[in-house]
Amino acid sequence: MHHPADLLAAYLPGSFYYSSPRGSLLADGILTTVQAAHGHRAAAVAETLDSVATAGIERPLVVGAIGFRPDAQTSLVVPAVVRRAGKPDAAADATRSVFGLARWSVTPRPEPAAYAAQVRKALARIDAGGLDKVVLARCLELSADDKIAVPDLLARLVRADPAAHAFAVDVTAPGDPAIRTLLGASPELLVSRRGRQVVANPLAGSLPRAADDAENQRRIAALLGSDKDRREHAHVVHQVAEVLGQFCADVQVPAEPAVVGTPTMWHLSSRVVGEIADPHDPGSSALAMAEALHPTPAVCGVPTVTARDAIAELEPEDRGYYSGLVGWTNVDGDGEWVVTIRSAEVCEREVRMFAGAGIVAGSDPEAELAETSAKFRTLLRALGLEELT
Ligand SMILES: C=C(O[C@@H]1C=C(C(=O)O)C=C[C@H]1O)C(=O)O
Repeated sequence: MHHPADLLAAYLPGSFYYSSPRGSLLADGILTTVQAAHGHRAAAVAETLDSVATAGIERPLVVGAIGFRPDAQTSLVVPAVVRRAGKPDAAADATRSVFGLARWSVTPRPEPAAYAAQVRKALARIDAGGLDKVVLARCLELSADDKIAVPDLLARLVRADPAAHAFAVDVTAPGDPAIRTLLGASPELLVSRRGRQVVANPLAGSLPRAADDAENQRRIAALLGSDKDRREHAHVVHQVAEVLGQFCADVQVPAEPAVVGTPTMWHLSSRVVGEIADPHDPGSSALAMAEALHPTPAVCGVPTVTARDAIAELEPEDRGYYSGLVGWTNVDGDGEWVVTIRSAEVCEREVRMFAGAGIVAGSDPEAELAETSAKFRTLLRALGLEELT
């Protein structure tokens, strides 16, 4: 076992880093890459892990990320070397920051006013019937005058919120001029599996965190009492419980949502737990459940296909890996996958980040715009650019 701060310090672009309250993991080198189409990935991963284990590799696992759309890019590999450590602690590593030296240009896509207009269009569709919820995202493209120090950015994300699921994944695609890294600090557990024990923790229904305690108490109460946010949340919990019911003998959903906080946001949260019916069935691996759950209405909508079509039409930018999934799965089918939010893709001097908000009947376009701005703060703060929001 290594020290969590040492794993973080050893991270270099090209590696895979993942940390959560369950522990941290640094994976280097590639034994093999898994390529498979949507719907076949979990089976291909299980097959690859079996053959790698048969070849004598101990405790093999697959790490990586899958994009939002069914035809999106994936990055799934069996790494050559895996180092593990406990959960990261907040103060252990003092990291230098070089971001203050870089100057930036920022391009919002679309412009904030155009995003609010898209929310109004989405509301008109919801009003017309056939669509109950859709999550609309917007994008910030940032360009620095110097290369971005990805290890520093990752360290700042981890330090800012050790309770988050922090990640850095090599997602270099043909045509990229250099290594492209997906990194972020997601608050949302899509699904984890350990033996029979399955946990999902959908979030939906949000308010920005404020500076003072009294205002935060007011916001927590407002979220819990908001009919609009409760409906937004219920859509996700309902679908997550239904999908897990296909894998689990017993699924338990809390009667009431709780509120969880990140350094930038408050979210309605439900911890859904289940017992896997047959842990030896390769069709019940953590990745199989993650693929069946994705995309939940936390990032897409209800009904799923109608919402996905609305997103393709209303959002000007392709989401890439944003609102997909990132994590790991091992040869026993255990693993942990989180929703790729509060994330960015970084390549040399360029950063591309997305943030979205769930739209249901009763949503206010200006409030949804403000919510996306607040969600950008996770990455902007880590870049030293908080004043942009
Ligand atoms: C879509 C994002 O977040 C998701 C949407 C939420 C909402 O609409 O309230 C809350 C948490 C996430 O499930 C994002 O951060 O970009």
